[in-house]
Amino acid sequence: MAPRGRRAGVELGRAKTSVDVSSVRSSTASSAPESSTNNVVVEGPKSQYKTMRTLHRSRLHTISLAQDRTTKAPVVLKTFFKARLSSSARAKLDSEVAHLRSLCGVPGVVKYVTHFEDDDSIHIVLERGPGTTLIELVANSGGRLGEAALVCDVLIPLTVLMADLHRRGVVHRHIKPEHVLVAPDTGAVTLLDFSEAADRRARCLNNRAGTLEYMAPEVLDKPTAEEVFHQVLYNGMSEEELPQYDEKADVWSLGVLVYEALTGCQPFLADGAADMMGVQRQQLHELDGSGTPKLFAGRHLSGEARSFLEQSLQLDPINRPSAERLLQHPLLQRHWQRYHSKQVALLGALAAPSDASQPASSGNSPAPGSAYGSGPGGLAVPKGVHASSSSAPLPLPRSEADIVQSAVAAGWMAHSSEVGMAGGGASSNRRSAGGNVGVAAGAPERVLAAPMQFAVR
Ligand SMILES: Nc1ncnc2c1ncn2[C@@H]1O[C@H](COP(=O)(O)OP(=O)(O)OP(=O)(O)O)[C@@H](O)[C@H]1O
Repeated sequence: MAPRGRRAGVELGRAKTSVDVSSVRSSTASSAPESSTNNVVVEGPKSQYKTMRTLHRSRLHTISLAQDRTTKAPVVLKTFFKARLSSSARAKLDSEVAHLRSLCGVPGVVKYVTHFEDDDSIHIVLERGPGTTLIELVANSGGRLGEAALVCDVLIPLTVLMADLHRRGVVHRHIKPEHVLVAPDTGAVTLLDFSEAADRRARCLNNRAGTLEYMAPEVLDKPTAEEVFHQVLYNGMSEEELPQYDEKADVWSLGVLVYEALTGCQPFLADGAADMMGVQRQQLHELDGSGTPKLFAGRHLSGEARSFLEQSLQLDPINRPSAERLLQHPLLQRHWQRYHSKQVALLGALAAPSDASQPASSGNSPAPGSAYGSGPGGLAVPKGVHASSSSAPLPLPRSEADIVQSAVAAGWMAHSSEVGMAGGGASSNRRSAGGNVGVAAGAPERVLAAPMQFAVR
């Protein structure tokens, strides 16, 4: 258990975090070699990039803002010092590159440019993502974000992206505010740092990974990667024999992120994994004098926000909804109209003049939980149709048959007859919130109305 004083630290939380996150990171930097910030041109591919500013430095690597000398495009260089990489760190780096490459073009995933190696270092080049990290956005907004801004600018696009990754079998395992870039002006959300990402279809998720404060309970109690290695190598166990977890671990991290952005405080602070498990249980299950779980005591959260947090922070992953399911949560539904309006504006801005016959408000914009995913520029596209092969917005399905077909293809319903059965859930919720929230004729009114299981207290 964390000492009492430490737990009281939950109250202080991140609200006091300095705005300049990079300087905070630098202040904790180790004795890593100074990165080349003096723009010395060296031989080899590295010379293609002009280093501008160091963003982050650790013992193993440096992250710098740079510019492609030919295209002038801003990039981010992740430079790893080979001499300091253990074999497991090297394997992790290779895995990061593999994920970045395979997810290249997936909307919302930081864009991989290239990677190369010289005598001393391995470099990963990424496109510089738009906007600022969520932690900076929160700090620059007075220590917390309003619910509408958080849901529209961060939560909906991030949950859409998470659901997409999970459908592909990818679990990020490192969701936290420092790894989410947000550009409210364009609606873009970019997920960074795939160093802990894992493909469920290719390997067992059986090791502790991520950042303690955002780690789900079922991840906290797992052995470290080194311990797993030891078990397999020396104790002759197979990886499958070890207890595993799944993509619901990301959903927990999302809940922590939402709590932190709305309240300005981190919900769970502890000194180690064992301690953290006790803190999570205590914050969620122990009640204050008025019968409110400690986590919510003194917090001014809407019923929908509290319900979202209660769902995403379920200790048992079996009781935690999937990211796809969370898209139907009333918190997201409630703010759907604003998100939708932004998407319409973006569609309008992107529409070519020849497209004028199809006004952006023609109504086939997706709703949370609908048969759509996120497309180029954060725009919504039918699920199952991914934008990786195209840089232009994809056509949205027009007829209800198209919509139902997309939904069935995306696994939202086994059979189109279920569409009608589901009528009382999300759509009635949206009606009670003030009528049609902007999804016009032909839109997936009934598709998004899968049975709701979210109780808002
Ligand atoms: N492509 C990018 N575009 C813009 N900023 C970026 C990009 N990549 C990284 N950053 C910035 O650098 C910071 C560190 O990046 P990242 O988390 O990928 O590094 P890391 O060394 O793996 O961090 P850690 O291991 O401490 O989580 C981010 O929080 C962000 O501010």
